[in-house]
Amino acid sequence: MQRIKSGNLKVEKIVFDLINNEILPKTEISENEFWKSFENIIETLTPINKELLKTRDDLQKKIDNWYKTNKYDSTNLDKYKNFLKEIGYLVEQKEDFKIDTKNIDDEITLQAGPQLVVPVKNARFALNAANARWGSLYDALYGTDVISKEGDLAITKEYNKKRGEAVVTYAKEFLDESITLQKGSYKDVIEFKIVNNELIITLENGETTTLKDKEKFLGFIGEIENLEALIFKNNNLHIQIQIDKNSFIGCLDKAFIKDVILEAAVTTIMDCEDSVAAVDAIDKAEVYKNWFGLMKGDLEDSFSKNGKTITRTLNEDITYKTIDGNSKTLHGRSLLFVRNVGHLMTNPAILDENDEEVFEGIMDCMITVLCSIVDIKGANSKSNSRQKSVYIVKPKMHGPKEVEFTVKTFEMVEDALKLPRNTIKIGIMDEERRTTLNLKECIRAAKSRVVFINTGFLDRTGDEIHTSMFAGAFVQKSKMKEQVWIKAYENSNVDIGLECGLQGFAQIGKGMWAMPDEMAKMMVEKINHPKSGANTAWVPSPTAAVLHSIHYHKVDVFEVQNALIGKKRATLDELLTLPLMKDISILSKEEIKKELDNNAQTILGYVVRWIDSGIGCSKVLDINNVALMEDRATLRISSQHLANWIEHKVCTKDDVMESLKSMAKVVDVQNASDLLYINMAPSFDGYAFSAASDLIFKGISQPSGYTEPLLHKYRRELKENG
Ligand SMILES: CC(=O)SCCNC(=O)CCNC(=O)[C@H](O)C(C)(C)COP(=O)(O)OP(=O)(O)OC[C@H]1O[C@@H](n2cnc3c(N)ncnc32)[C@H](O)[C@@H]1OP(=O)(O)O
Ligand SMILES: O=CC(=O)O
Ligand SMILES: [Mg+2]
Repeated sequence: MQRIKSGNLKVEKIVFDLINNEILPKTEISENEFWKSFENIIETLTPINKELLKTRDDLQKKIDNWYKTNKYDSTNLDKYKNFLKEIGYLVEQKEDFKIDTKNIDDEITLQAGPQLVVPVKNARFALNAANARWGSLYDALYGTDVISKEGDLAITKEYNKKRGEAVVTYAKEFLDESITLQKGSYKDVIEFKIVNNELIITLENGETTTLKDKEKFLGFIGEIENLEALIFKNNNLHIQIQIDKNSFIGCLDKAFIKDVILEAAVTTIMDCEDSVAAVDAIDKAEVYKNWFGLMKGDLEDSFSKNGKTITRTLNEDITYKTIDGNSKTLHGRSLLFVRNVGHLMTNPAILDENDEEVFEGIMDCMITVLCSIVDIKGANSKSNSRQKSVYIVKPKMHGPKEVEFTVKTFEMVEDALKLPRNTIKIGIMDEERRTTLNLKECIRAAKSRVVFINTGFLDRTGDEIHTSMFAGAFVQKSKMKEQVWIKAYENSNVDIGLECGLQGFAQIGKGMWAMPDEMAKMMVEKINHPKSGANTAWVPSPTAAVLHSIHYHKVDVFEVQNALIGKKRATLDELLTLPLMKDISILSKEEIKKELDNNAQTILGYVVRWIDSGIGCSKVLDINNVALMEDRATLRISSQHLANWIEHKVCTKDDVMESLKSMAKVVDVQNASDLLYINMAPSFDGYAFSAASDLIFKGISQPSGYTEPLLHKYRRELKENG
């Protein structure tokens, strides 16, 4: 690879050319200005970034030492709390305040709904995600287990009419509940008409009716004599009933309903972080190019599916007519955030004056914001933010000082790119223990920029284990969600968000549904997110977004929040109650083996695709054959968990190695249909197997228990050595 020298920076050509030849021409910033200011930013911020990482290490050492020399007692936490205060892990909580973020899009301030996450390195998926603002309820129900797949409802090669009927019944019951009729049910409707500026609905028995709440009907697409779609709004989310008597589904329906389209992924996070494997300049260029294409509005990707070549582009906005004859537009795409990486990693795409790799988080910020200028200026065909804001999600920050650092980075980038102050907004991931415990001060540090806080339950669990590695043996992974600290963490995030005035300004979000194929289960469990006062929650796919949006029709989150304001539901003691096993001897040999095998299988299943194929997020079967979404955060949990059990002698290193070897064979078999797949067994000496082993056996010494340093190391070695 060729490096270009720009001032003191040495930039890989692929990134240099992308910026100079493609991105900068869409801005009013010259090459000279850009690279000069970038160099200044790197020079100024690198030492601060290093210092913050040193603080993480110093604190961790002190905590490790405390656990080794003191008995942690969850029934008397005074000594422990004093210690955490003394070392600055717990900071003083100052006076009350409210955030004052401005220029925020309605999707954040007014709408409660699903938030989709997608690896931005994958253009096909990224485009699909951006378009997932609107999704077919019929498709989401037909293709998933929300409708039983048993017996005569099975998904068959040809369209299963019985299954189709069950889908339509489900959808019409949903309509009955959310845009209720004055009389009857959508199941009885035979015709929709607009008469004298009113929606008139004819039922099978000849009676006519309309909506109970007439305000919920907004307008239509098509002509009054030939309605193509009816547009409704419930709890600020739109619903379209599409009508087409000539369509395959429409002609089977009494009222010729072809589909019910739901406003689904109201916002989407384009992820540069944990779902992405980007270890060098080539990878980073791909990531940035896709984000730039999304901001320019012209990203496209061609691929073959079911024997056909498909070219995917961004959807257009939706135009409809109101009943009084005006034309209105609904945004056609999800409002996009971009998740930059955190403060830890560096990347060889750019070297600084000391020939050191620059911090990737700083590079991400400068380049992703540069890519967004075309949107801020409105110089794109399909816009993202109509408020001229750039939405950056910042993961894995440890406490208020690290948030302050992000804000300083944003300020320098705004100055360099000539953007008004506070153009760059921040989504603060509450996913490290030091952030949870000091959340109010973290929000204060970004009070004019915050547009979301969100519980990243997966990383947070990893950090829970790593931080208190030496306190004792942690409970099994499957027991983690029942623990005192998690409930306290989830509740306190919402309470503090409300206390700091996020309602109506920013999202209070909940974590990922990590079982992409278990949609029936999601429909039962994930309604708890809006019920807990969260106005958004993560979903892994467009289908999950459509289904999860139903929850926001059922629950008016803003009402829930109003009832919660002023209530404090979690104490510091609860947050500090570690999920430790009371007595490791109660675990049987079989239970231990099952836990080891399960962890080993998911680690290997994920790592082998990461290292060998550069795939950062995968669906991996667990030991019960449930397909789980695995990314770096779930890997952090599994590897830290095994490291902890070895440390506390729940098992030995040999037990874990035995598990890894036997599970490697299982994973090899699972991947047998992939012609490019390289088996891990029987030699167990490939890059992937070594990475998986290191993640566990060197887990304690990994910074904050993160997996990315080792994943990057092995992936780069593999790339370099072919
Ligand atoms: C802890 C955290 O940080 S969580 C956040 C990070 N995690 C994520 O971002 C998860 C995002 N989800 C994904 O990457 C994927 O859904 C996976 C890896 C879990 C599963 O991927 P696959 O096995 O390929 O899924 P599957 O075969 O069921 O579906 C593929 C189809 O769904 C679409 N799809 C799946 N997930 C997504 C998504 N997140 N966004 C957009 N489209 C998606 C694909 O575009 C594809 O459709 P297409 O053929 O029309 O292009
Ligand atoms: O980033 C999300 C998480 O759960 O971790
Ligand atoms: Mg995370």
